[in-house]
Amino acid sequence: MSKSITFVTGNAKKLEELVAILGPNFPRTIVSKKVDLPELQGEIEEIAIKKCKEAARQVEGPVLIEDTSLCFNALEGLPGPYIKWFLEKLQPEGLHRLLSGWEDKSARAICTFAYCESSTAEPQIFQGITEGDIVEPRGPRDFGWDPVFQPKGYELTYAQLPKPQKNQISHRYRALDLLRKYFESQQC
Ligand SMILES: O=P(O)(O)OP(=O)(O)OP(=O)(O)OC[C@H]1O[C@@H](n2cnc3c(O)ncnc32)[C@H](O)[C@@H]1O
Ligand SMILES: [Mg+2]
Repeated sequence: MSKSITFVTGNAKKLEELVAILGPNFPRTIVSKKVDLPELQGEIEEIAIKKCKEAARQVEGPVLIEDTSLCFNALEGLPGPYIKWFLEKLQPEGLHRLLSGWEDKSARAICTFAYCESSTAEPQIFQGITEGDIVEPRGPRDFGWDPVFQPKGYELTYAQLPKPQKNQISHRYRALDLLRKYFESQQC
């Protein structure tokens, strides 16, 4: 049996995508733990590192956390890591409206995983970015800001794309691809 890794998240949709993206051949067993970790303010990597250290303090063993940002280029990267609170207050419509005064509707979805072998180890970071545009909401509303994010080169929003297709191009997929390569290289 491989040593398991605890993915600490309060977000069931993140877990669902991680399981679908990593598939059955990932070299380590992933178990999940639902904890709402405190997220201190700061730059994206800094938030992930602090979140991971707190997770490692709470869980005795290897931990994985993830933090997602949605950065509007016209707004110099805001809301960025604070997207959760913007979405909660403004809803997808309001996110689109935020950019009404700007011609530039482009945005970057950034997924940052941090992994810590133990509470004394330094977290390792795996980051994935997908470029897109913020559009009027279209599609199902079962996951966050998916209805307003249209990846570059596509006519459909993340919410409208079939799940397997989102999972082939998403910020989360790109980050997990780096994580997978890291663990595969650790095996030999
Ligand atoms: O417990 P954690 O893992 O922190 O889960 P969370 O829901 O608090 O997530 P974040 O702190 O990373 O905040 C990111 C926000 O963006 C949303 N989100 C994350 N990934 C997304 C994706 O792929 N598509 C749409 N919305 C997403 C998520 O629902 C939050 O509202
Ligand atoms: Mg969170």
